[in-house]
Amino acid sequence: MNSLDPRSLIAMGALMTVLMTAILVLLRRHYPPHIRGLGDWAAASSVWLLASFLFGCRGQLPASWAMVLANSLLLQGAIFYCMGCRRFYGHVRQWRLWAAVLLAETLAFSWFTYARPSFGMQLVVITASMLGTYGATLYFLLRHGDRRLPQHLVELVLGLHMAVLVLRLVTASAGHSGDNLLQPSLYQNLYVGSYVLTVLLLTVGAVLMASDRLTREMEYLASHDPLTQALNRRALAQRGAQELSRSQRHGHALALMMIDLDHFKQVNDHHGHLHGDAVLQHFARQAKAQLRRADTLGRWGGEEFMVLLPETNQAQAQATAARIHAALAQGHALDCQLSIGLATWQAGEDSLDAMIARADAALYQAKEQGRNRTCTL
Ligand SMILES: Nc1nc2c(ncn2[C@@H]2O[C@H](COP(=O)(O)OP(=O)(O)OP(=O)(O)O)[C@@H](O)[C@H]2O)c(=O)[nH]1
Repeated sequence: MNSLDPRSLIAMGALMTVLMTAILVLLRRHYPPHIRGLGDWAAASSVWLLASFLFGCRGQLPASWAMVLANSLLLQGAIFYCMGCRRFYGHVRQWRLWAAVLLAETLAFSWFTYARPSFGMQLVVITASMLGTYGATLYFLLRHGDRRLPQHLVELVLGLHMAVLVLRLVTASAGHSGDNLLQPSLYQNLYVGSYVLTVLLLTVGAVLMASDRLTREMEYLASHDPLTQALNRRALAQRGAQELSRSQRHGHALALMMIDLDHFKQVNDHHGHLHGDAVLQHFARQAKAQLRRADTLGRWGGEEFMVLLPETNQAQAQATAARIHAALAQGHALDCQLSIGLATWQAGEDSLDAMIARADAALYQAKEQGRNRTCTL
């Protein structure tokens, strides 16, 4: 570790950062604009790239201003990264706060470069600023981030790098800071190596976070009805098959409802198609509110919906159906009457298609008996 040249580590990191910056810029161009934060993350990695270049050029450029600028850019990158995370989760960037942090760091670093030159104090200034910025990012992600793998990766990388920064502060105060950043030593190499890996993994984490969000959105669009946000028919059939096989495996009860809005054609004819759409949305909201988390509401087609009620017997399903009827009879302008056909799983050879056929037949009975009721088969 001692024999590693910090300049080579920085050059290696810079090369990887170029690639990651290009990927982030491409994602920004091609991802839907509502996936925010990509611009800030791309800015973070471009600024880190520039900082790496300046660090690597030490000796070729006037040392003092190159170091002041390089360290400011390093902090600016961390600030952009934090802003990217905030934007990604729909929060404001907090420009003023971060501009003040950057200004304070630049002034303090310049002071220990020009007025009272001290490499140890420069190191304390930049390390404490980075620690604060990464700490704020980690705190934000822990409070507002999704509990998903890409976020956990970013949190882990931030946490580990913060540990290295604390170690750096401790070793600096114990007088192990050396004379400059490029002087090979165990502590310097540990810090530089950690910096290179952190920059790379944070950008990888940002790419993963954005693509995970896009994948989830695509999955949602492919499985949900855009009007009512209920599951669509394909996803409903899949969920039904899963629930049925769970019932077959464990012998759990399973109930299935077919719900059809009564005289819906008249709603459209009298009030217009848009009003009809609003009635469908209102129905889906009200019906969902009567269900448990484990239950599933889906749009089977047109004004017909299906509800899957795992671990629910006939009496419990009838009580749920009664609640749905009641929720849509409150006198709201979009309320409607419904007919519900109910079927429960019969242990043995019962299949989803057979249950749907029974629920359909029960629904037909409900319509025949005058609508606005639940029938069971
Ligand atoms: N507004 C709106 N109407 C829809 C939608 N999907 C289907 N419909 C309408 O739903 C109506 C269904 O009419 P019918 O099948 O005759 O059923 P109904 O009038 O509810 O009569 P019953 O079921 O016998 O009580 C049709 O007029 C469809 O155009 C939709 O997404 N939005």
